[in-house]
Amino acid sequence: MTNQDALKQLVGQEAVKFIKDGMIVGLGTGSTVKFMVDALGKKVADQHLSIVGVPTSKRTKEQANHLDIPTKDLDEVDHIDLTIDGADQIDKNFQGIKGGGGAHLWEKIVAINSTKNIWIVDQSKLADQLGSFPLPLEVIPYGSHQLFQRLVARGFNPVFRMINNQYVTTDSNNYIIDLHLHQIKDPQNLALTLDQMTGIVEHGLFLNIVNTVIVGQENGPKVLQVRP
Ligand SMILES: O=C[C@H](O)[C@H](O)[C@H](O)COP(=O)(O)O
Repeated sequence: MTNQDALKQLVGQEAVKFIKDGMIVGLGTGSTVKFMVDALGKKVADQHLSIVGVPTSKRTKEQANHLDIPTKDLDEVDHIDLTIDGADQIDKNFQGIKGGGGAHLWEKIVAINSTKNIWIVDQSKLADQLGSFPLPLEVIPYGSHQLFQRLVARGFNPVFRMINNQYVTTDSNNYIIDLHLHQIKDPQNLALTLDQMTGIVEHGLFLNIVNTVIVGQENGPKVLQVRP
């Protein structure tokens, strides 16, 4: 296991300490969350916990089911106590970029329906300012090349996300366009602009969402309380 993976595993294990018997828990997506779901599967089995997971992607649902963690879809629950998710970049004001794995649409819907949100990251994800990580947009395939040109015209440096010359598609069968912005001086203003562009289903700016960040560091996980 790489050193970075070891840090991800430690934050994943730390995060499941926040999960108590009876909770409905949003399960994020990504390589860090994968370690958390592994730890949760073990906790559920060892402590005979009665919890329900609400997965934010098909791959997380598959992993949870494989580990015998009961899951429900978002519309089958009446609340979510806590969601634990990863992040691609977090700035000094605890605003985040998500969607490096293309899951930010479902993740954001689950996050805004959760009483509390915890992000688990290794220390490489912390930055003064957002933007060195490309900002993902989930876009409707229909007319996406026209949208792309509008993004070019705004100087947003868009790139369709492709693998082996094929468009990457999300769990909702949409495309991803990554904006190579390098720096985002005003995340709120950019979010408003993107919210208003027809064809963008959701962008990866997660603003004023996280309550607690758990950072994996060499000397152990650090828990940062951001907002109540
Ligand atoms: O779309 C993916 C999600 O937003 C992930 O939470 C994010 O990309 C972080 O993933 P990882 O833990 O693999 O760096």
